[in-house]
Amino acid sequence: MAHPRTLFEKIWDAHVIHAEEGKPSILYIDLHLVHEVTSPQAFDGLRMAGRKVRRPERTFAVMDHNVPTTDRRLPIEDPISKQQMETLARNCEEFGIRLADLHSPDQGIVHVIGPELGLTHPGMTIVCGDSHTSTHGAFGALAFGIGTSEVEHVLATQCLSQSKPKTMEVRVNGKLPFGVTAKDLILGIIAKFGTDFGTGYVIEYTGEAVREMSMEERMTVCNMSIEAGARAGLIAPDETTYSYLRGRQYAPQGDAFEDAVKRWYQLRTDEGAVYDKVVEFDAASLVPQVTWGTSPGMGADITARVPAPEDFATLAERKAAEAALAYMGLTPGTPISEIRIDRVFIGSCTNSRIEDLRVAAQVVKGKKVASHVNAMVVPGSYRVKQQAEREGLDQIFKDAGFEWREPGCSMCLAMNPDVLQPGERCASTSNRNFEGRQGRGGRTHLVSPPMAAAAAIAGHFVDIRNWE
Ligand SMILES: CC(C)[C@H](C(=O)O)[C@@H](O)C(=O)O
Ligand code: SF4
Repeated sequence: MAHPRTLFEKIWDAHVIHAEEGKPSILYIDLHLVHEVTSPQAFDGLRMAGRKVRRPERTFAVMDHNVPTTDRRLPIEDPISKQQMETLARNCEEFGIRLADLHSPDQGIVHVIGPELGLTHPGMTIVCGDSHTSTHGAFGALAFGIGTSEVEHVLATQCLSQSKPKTMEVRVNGKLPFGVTAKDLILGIIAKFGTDFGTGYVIEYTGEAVREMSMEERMTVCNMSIEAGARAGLIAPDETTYSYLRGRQYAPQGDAFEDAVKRWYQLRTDEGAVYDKVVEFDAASLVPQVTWGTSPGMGADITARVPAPEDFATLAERKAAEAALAYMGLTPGTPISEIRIDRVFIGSCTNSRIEDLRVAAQVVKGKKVASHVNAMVVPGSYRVKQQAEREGLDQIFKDAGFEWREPGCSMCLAMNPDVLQPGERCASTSNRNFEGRQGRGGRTHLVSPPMAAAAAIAGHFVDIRNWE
């Protein structure tokens, strides 16, 4: 019997082309996703060296970060955004790469469209010049972000030099209670273990709560693995994965799909395989989460109060809390549920898929956004947007006073005109709450879609478990 291996080791072993003791290995890359922000210099490099893209058919590009979310028939006002998009279009044309541009029905946030189009398969190695590439790990793919020089390397060779990460199992015991989502789970895990507990590791999420999750929920969890410092997040594929992929545009079709499922079935950690580290988390006692600070690890239960610097054990933590509280304009001891908000953003590659929009719409249905709040929904892709419109979700949001926008990264990182004003406080379904992330001086609280929706209506955070 072969020696038992983890899911990660199986994917890694299957992709190593060359390995030498004490040196990084050379990995074969199955899928390279490209967007407008991290690719221009990579293409310039290729051009200067007179090289071609090695496997254009394994490369897929999309515009997402800079795209406007308003009427796309209008000219693009922001000159930098305009240039980024034109450059990507030119590069894709020149190098023969498929591109979902501003007007393509495939357009959307790179980590939303990859799975949606069936480009993402179990067992693949997937890279993109983007840290949230970890999202695709939800399918049991080894997926991670790379820098622009690596983007050039992968374009040129379809290979990448990588040091082998360590493995960690995050075992989630019990079921998620009513009102507690996959977003709360990953925020809770990061609040408990910290933003660097995953450093140097690939995390595999296991346990009852994970097995019960839909693909979209699994993507939310894997998406934020990077916020835990991990190289990647993984979830072993199962029936949920296969039924999500069956029939998707770029998934294998017909008999080829059933053959693929037989291979994918092997993609699980063997009995007796050993992880370098194992941590456990109790899903059953989890409460909806709200971040209060300027790192995704500065999170609290909705039932809690804003902490004081003295509540923290180390001097470094106390200093970080003090700075975060000052930036966030929060007073220790304030109940989280009394924090008033100005803006609501439902979107980003963490939480902008159809299930996210459905739960949010259910919360706002027949209600009105608080008069002092400006709220917007930015679907993760055109397909999500169309599906939502078929279901009438757009009308529910608009009737409640939400803006209903075109797909893209939008206010997740404010590289387009969707920006917080200094001092504005936002309930956001995105993944990063760093200083200035959503606009200079803007204050971001990370929450789940139903929590963001409820905050829009109430004008402050509320415990979704008591929502009627
Ligand atoms: C612009 C891009 C390089 C960046 C990333 O790598 O994650 C962005 O997507 C983000 O979320 O901060
Ligand atoms: S939605 Fe946000 S986190 Fe995701 S790729 Fe875009 S900017 Fe990065």
